[in-house]
Amino acid sequence: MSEQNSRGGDDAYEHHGGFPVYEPVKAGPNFGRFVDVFRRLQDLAVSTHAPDDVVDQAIAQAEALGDLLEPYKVGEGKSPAGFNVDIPGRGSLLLPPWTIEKFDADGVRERGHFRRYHLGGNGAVHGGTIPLLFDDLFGMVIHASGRPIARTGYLHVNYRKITPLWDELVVEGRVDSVDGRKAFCSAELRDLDGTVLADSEALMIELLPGQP
Ligand SMILES: CCCCCCCC(=O)SCCNC(=O)CCNC(=O)[C@H](O)C(C)(C)COP(=O)(O)OP(=O)(O)OC[C@H]1O[C@@H](n2cnc3c(N)ncnc32)[C@H](O)[C@@H]1OP(=O)(O)O
Repeated sequence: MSEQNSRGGDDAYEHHGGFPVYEPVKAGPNFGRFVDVFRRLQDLAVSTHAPDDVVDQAIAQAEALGDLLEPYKVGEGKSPAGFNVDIPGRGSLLLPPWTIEKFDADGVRERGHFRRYHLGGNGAVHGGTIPLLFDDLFGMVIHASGRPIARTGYLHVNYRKITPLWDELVVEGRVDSVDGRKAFCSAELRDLDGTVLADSEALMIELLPGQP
């Protein structure tokens, strides 16, 4: 429950802009495997060239699976997807399968890989996937720094080298400076030799009460 602060405002409300206060939804014991199975299917959907009858069977089975799951649809903030830090990508299929290994006020570090689903061209990761990784990281950097909820005002990415699929990689970011509602952040994506593959700068703007 939120508290009135000394200015007569509402702390939880002010901390969350116009966001509801979500309770993290804990995943059941098999949810990580559930996400893995769908990641495999995403990879296969973009890397197979099956005969028409096999495609027809796949459609029928996928539709049956959709019918099985459809009755359990829930609204935003009610699914374990995206909330479970012990599952790569926090259990969200939108996010690449990366795992948080440092989360504190001076920064956030994650380790993981990109898969066939994330292919751009000629063996390299799709250029749109890398800003996704950085943008999500900066959201966590803000949480870890203890600042109120913020949205990305801008996100600049420098692509320094080709980012490979499947190789284990590390991304690390932090708040560099703060000016009122504005937090200026930076991050680097590196391979295990320490080579910078991409780096990024972002402006994270604290939401005002009621801002979505
Ligand atoms: C759990 C969910 C949250 C996790 C977030 C994860 C990250 C995300 O992906 S968020 C999604 C992508 N981002 C968005 O959709 C944001 C869309 N934009 C907005 O909603 C608004 O622009 C918002 C709320 C960020 C700021 O709007 P508003 O409150 O009107 O701010 P505004 O007064 O224009 O700007 C505030 C300050 O930032 C500066 N600023 C704003 N945008 C920029 C920009 N692109 N470049 C440079 N400066 C900027 C302004 O100049 C101003 O500076 P100053 O205070 O010094 O005058």
